[in-house]
Amino acid sequence: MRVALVQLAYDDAESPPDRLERVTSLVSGLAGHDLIVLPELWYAGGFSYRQWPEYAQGLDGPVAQRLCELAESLGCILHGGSIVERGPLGPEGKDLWNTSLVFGPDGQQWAAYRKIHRFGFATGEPELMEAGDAMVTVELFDQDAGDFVAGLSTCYDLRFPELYRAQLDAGATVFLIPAAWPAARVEAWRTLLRARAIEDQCLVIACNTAGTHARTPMGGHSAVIAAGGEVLAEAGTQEQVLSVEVDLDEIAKARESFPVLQDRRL
Ligand SMILES: NC(=O)CCC(=O)C(=O)O
Repeated sequence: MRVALVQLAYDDAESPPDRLERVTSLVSGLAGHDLIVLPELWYAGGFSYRQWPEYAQGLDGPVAQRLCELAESLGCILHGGSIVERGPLGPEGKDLWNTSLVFGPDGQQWAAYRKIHRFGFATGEPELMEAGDAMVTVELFDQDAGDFVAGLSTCYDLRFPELYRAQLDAGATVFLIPAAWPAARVEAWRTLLRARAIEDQCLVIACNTAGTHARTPMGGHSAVIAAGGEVLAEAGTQEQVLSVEVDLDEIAKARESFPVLQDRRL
């Protein structure tokens, strides 16, 4: 399976509509990939809290529609990163959610995941958004390996290993993780990606953001990590498309050759 991680760099000078056009042209140039992954909140801006309400939209809004069209025209699975979703009112009385979207080559939305762990402590996501309450896995297809299950999570979720253990128990062999993770803590990002791969013996495909927006330098270092913890590919700190061939059969081989998951005591 050929995977592309689109590690976007953006700053405050680029408007979200302009960014949508730029992403459209970047993704359109990635024909031949089976799975393309975008970062968290790339349209509204990961840390651009003040403009979230203005650029929030529904699951059938302009960003989602564009991503649908791209997935269909490229005939690929497109993980569109996440959007600021204007959705139903949640238990805290807010209607914004940080929602990751996956589209299939048929041009349909295959999965939506509302970020469970909100980042920002008293500000940012907890102040403006609701927290998702449902773990999401999605069945995907690879022409060589056949069907496989991917677990969806977003950025700060990475710090909560119990979510990934639950995805593993739901059959996941791959973790798809879009992020807007700052440079200040990028070593935690790199370490936790490897930890999640090693402890759950899953392939980790993680796409971060680059550039500086809202006075926050982003960390880059998008990566693909094998189920044994080997770093198969890692981006630098600038805008970059990381294109990687992955063999999903290696996941089962890693689990067979080092069957640590069989020693769990529940
Ligand atoms: N967008 C985020 O979730 C940022 C997470 C982060 O900065 C951290 O966990 O550290």
